[in-house]
Amino acid sequence: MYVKEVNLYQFRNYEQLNLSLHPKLNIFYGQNAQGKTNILESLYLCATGRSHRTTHEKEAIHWHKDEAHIRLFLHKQNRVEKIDFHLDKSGRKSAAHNGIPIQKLGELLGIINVVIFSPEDLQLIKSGPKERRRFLDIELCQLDRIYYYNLQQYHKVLKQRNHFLKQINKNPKDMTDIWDEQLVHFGEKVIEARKVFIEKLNHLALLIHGNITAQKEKLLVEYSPSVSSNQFREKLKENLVRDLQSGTTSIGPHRDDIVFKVNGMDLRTYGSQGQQRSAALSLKLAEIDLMKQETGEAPILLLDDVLSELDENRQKDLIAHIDDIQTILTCTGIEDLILKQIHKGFVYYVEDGHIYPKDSKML
Ligand SMILES: Nc1ncnc2c1ncn2[C@@H]1O[C@H](COP(=O)(O)OP(=O)(O)OP(=O)(O)O)[C@@H](O)[C@H]1O
Repeated sequence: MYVKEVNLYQFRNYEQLNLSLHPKLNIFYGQNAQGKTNILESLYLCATGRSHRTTHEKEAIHWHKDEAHIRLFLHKQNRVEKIDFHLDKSGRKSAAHNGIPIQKLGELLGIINVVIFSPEDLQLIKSGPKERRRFLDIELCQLDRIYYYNLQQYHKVLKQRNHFLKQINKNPKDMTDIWDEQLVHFGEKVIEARKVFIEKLNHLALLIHGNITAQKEKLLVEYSPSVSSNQFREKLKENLVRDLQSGTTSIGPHRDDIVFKVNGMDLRTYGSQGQQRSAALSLKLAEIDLMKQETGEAPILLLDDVLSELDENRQKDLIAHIDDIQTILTCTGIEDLILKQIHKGFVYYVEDGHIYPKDSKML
């Protein structure tokens, strides 16, 4: 699978753009704040229905305009498919697949699979549990629409439960029973899906990490659920008094985490910065492999200014791993390693919302 063409209309700093992409490597380079990440964002939006950088997608409409449009032509299993994504000023998002409107944005998931890798991902191990849950959910939602549905429902019920917990003048017992039943119903499914997913990811990450550390480090990626699925109902009841005092639900998948260990040592507490970054890289590469394994197709890789954050060996590990998948890469300068890859793809120079194809000889 690869994206053949991207058309943008009034999206971020692009008034109008028609761009052809190479099936393998596409490099967008230029100074800061010129519109490189905006290209990645448009692809991410079409894949997931969301932006990777804001929860208010209407911000992506070109200033002073009322709407934005993204159109992608996708080469998938020897067919060309089309995705249209539309944003309007009221915040409404809509999409169509091959010209047929999509009823719920969740139906976009799985048409194109993307893996995004930005400098923040390298901080995944030392950042907070929220970022690690986000990492987990982005991939799982793309792979499994049922998971996406269960997660959405879980968060909806959680919000309602928390709202009622704050209504202390009402009878809490009766109120929470209604929400607890549904919370457990969706929460159990979320926990089970995360457990299976992390087991698979762990298996792949272990192999990759062994290779990039010359077999010196054994990486373990472990699910750390806030509560196990078979104890969820009981623990909710046990914690009710505490939840009423705090006005919030203290346990459940919204408090889950992932633990990383190297040779048995907790990487978050004891790992060096270099070890943490290498583990984050292994995890991302495992994510790509897992997508291939689960869908039978390679995902599209969006690399947002990440090469400059890696040392030369890690850059090589990354480049070697992405040899056969479509990659859209942004960078501020063309480094040696990238120059060597140019024969495999297109290079574009980005300046102030305009894109100029560059011949490698002109660089
Ligand atoms: N809604 C919008 N309308 C018009 N321009 C916008 C809008 N949102 C952002 N921009 C402009 O887009 C540019 C930023 O683009 P982008 O984030 O893609 O930068 P970049 O080239 O990736 O830079 P960096 O290397 O710093 O990450 C800025 O000039 C910003 O003013």
